[in-house]
Formats: sequence, C-alpha cells, structure tokens
Amino acid sequence: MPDCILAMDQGTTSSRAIVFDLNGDIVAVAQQEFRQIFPADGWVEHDANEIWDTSIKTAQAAFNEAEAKGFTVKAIGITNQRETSVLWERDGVKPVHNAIVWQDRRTAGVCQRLKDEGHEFEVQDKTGLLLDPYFSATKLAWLLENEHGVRAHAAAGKLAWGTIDSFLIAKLTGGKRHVTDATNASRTSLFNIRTQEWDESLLRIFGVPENVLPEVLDSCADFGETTADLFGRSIPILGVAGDQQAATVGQCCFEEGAIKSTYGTGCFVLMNTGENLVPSKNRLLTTVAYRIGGKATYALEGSIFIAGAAVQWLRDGIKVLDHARDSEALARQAGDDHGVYMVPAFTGLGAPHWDPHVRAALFGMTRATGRAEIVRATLESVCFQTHDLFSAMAEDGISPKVLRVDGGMVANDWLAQMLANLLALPVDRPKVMETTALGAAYLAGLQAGLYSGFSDLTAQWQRERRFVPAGGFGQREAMLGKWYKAVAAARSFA
Ligand SMILES: Nc1ncnc2c1ncn2[C@@H]1O[C@H](COP(=O)(O)OP(=O)(O)O)[C@@H](O)[C@H]1O
Ligand SMILES: O=P(O)(O)OC[C@H](O)CO
Repeated sequence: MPDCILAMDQGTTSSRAIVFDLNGDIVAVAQQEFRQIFPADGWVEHDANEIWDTSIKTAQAAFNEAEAKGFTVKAIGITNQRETSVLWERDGVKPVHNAIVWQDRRTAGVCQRLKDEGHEFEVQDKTGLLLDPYFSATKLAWLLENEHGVRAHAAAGKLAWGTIDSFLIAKLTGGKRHVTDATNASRTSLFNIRTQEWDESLLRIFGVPENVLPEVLDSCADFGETTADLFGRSIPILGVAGDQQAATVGQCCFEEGAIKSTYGTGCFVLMNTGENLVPSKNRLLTTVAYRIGGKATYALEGSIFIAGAAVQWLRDGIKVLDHARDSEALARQAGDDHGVYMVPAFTGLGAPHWDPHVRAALFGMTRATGRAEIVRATLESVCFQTHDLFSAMAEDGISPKVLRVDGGMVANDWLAQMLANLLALPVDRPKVMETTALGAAYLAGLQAGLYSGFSDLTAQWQRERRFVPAGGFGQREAMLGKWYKAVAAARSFA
C-alpha cells in the first residue's frame, strides 16, 4: 500500500484537505467554503466552530477517498490563514468568541496609541513586523478587554489562545496539545524572531498574559496525534506552517533569493533570505520562512490584503460576475485604454503603505464604463499592488530574476500575463498549483522520514507555464503613473 500525506489547508475563504502521494501528486481533494462575518466597518470574523467543522469534514473526506484508492495516510501537515486569533476554553476546546480575522481593522486605534507611545521601534526590531491591526497581538488583547469575564478566566488558567493551526491541533488531539510552529508565532507580534521565544517586554506592551500562549515548536515536529475516533486510528501531525510560508516550501524556494507570490484572498510575496534576518528599510516584513532542526530560515515579505477578495466582491458583493473564473474573459473584452482604476482598499492598505484607514475606490469611470472595464481594473489593481511591493524590494537592494506564482487567482492567464508585463519579469506557474497544501505535506513528510531532505523536494518542482513580459515601457509607466495618483486620492479621501 503506497504511503501518502494528508494536508489540511485552512484558508480565509475555505477549508481544503488534499492528500498527496510521495511524488507530490494529488490523490484526493475536498473543499468547503464557510461564512465571512462583517459585524462593523473594517471588522472581519469567522465562526471558529465552522472552521473546525469544515476542516474535519474535508479532512475525513480526502482521507477516506485516498485510503479507498489503496493509499495509507502516514502523517498530517497543517497550514492555515495566519494571524487570525482564536481564544478557547481549555476544557472541551470551546471557542469563547468568533475568530478575529487577519483582515480585521478594529484595533487600528490601539496600534496608533502604541505608535504614539513610541513602541514601534522595539516591535519592529524584535518581531520584524510593524504596528498594524493585521497582526495577532492586538486581536488577542481586544478579546481579553472586550469580552465579559475573559481576562479573569484567562488569569485562572482556563483559557488558551492560538492562531488557526494551534486551534485545529487542540481539536484534533482532543485538547491534549496546545502548540504552534515558529512561522505562525512569528506573525503574532509577541514572538522575538531573534531569540525564537515569546518576549516578556512585548507581552507587557500588548497587555497579554503568557499563560494563554501555545508552546512554539519547529515547523517539522511532533505536534501530537489525532484522537482515534476522527480517522479510525491515530494519525501523527508532523508538519505545520502558516499558509504563505507553506507555499514557500511547496514552491521549493529553499535557496537564498528564491521568491514566490501567492494570490488567494490576499497576495503575499516571500523571498527566502536564508539564515540572515534582513530588516527592510521600506516597510516590508521580516518573518520566519520555516524552522527545522531548531534552525530558523528567514524571509522578507510583502503583504497585500485584498487580491482574490476583490474578485469575490465583484461576484458576491455587486454581482457583476457569476463565477470568479469569468473575470478572465471579461478583462480580455476591455480595451487597453479603458481608463478605470480601482484601489481595492476594502480593509485598508498593507505593504508598503500600511494605512488601516483608507477604503476602496474606483476612479475614471465614464458612461462607456461597463462590467468588462471594472473587472479589468480590479485584476490590474492586484498587479499594480504587486508592482509596488517589488519597487519596495528593489529599494531594499533586491532584484529577482523570476517570480514563482500560485494560489486560486493565478489560474487566470490574463492576470498572470499582466503581472509579467507590469513587473517586467518572467512569471512561472507550477504544475501543482496547490503549493500551500503541498508545502504542509512536505514538512510532515520530512519529519516522518519519507523524504531525506530538500533535494528530494526540489527534484519534484515542475513548471507548467512561463509568462514572458510583453508590452511597451511607455504604456507601463503611464498606467503606473495613474495608479499612484489613484492611491494618493483614495488615501487623501480617507
Ligand atoms: N480564475 C480566477 N480569476 C480571478 N480570481 C480568481 C479565479 N479563481 C479564483 N479566484 C479568486 O481566488 C481566491 C481563491 O483562491 P484561494 O487560493 O483558494 O484563496 P484562500 O486560500 O485565500 O481562501 C478567491 O478570492 C477568488 O475570488
Ligand atoms: O487565505 P490566504 O491564502 O489569502 O492567506 C492569508 C494570509 O495567511 C494572511 O496573512
């Protein structure tokens, strides 16, 4: 019976489970979307029970399908939307509130106060992050402050907190383990990425007690075993990483300088910087790419909050699309000179602007503007934002030669080509587009001894298609000029 690995990929809009064979080929897949909850302007929540239900149901479906095909699942890898915060009763692993999602802006005021008090330098120096509501610490502090009785309950040791990986592991192990991995910890603003420990001074700054935090393990480690009732026997959880770091592993960006960009709900560019912790001068993030054998490998990251989510808004919000995939044909219908610019700042702007107050805007519409132009402007906005990240990286002295892309959105050939044109860089799309799940499977496989090292993984990476830059420099500069004006106008309106 051939061995295989189950990857649980808990994303912002859906929970997915994928079983991979040891060649990295997909054996079974299951996916379920869940509710996005928007209780107020800039607030984004998920029901943690729905996250668990969709995660376990998809995992069981993929597991059963793979085993019915004659495979044996040897290990589980977990990857997850990062920063999203869950607080639960240790007894019974019961969430005490909806999960506060990474996109949530409710703590913008707290971040501003902490900046005014002069804490940003210490936070940035120790965590590689900025003071922004994106990261977990202020979300956890909000839960402790605003939910009745929660702080006292936490002080009594009754509550546990974690990112989604940590919550899923607690559920899968029947409450036995309260752990996370270094990549997820590195997104909290509480974890010192130099010492690889929770930092007392940061805990004080954010007003968070250490007793609610999980133990931090390597990305390849023993995270516990599932209770036997879930899959008919206990399965070890051996690999964990935040989804962007897992995609970095799944794209085999193991060399210093290797770079990938993932287009899901948001867009996240990560460049491997090896053992070097490279601070950005241009408001990019320094983060843990993976930690294996106690040794951290770092990455420089550019984070865009809205990418596929803007297409989702076109589909579900204003209903100009029936399916996300229809955006490709519509974008092709609009002329190059359509003149419409979208700033998709529905939840503020991430790197390099870090402006939580700005909101989305459409500029340049005429009576001739229709669905095609608005859809094209939306896809272009994702490419413009990626361009801004690469400009910031260039100012940090980084000039990649090729970009590996993945995520649900890059199934769109028009988008991938526009990306190559605007970045003036070849864009490579891999054969296995599920690189996030693949990365989690690889981490679990390494820990299980199913792979001997990175070279086994690198040998499996295959390109499906390269998008080569086309189009004139003048046109590109003109489009970028208009984009900068649109961003400035949206920020000034806010
Ligand atoms: N062909 C397409 N063109 C443009 N956007 C797409 C296409 N297919 C999917 N998307 C967008 O990609 C996102 C889904 O990608 P996925 O990687 O599954 O996201 P996540 O992991 O964040 O849930 C959705 O926001 C969807 O709107
Ligand atoms: O759900 P995704 O794939 O857009 O990823 C979310 C990120 O992890 C947030 O930092």
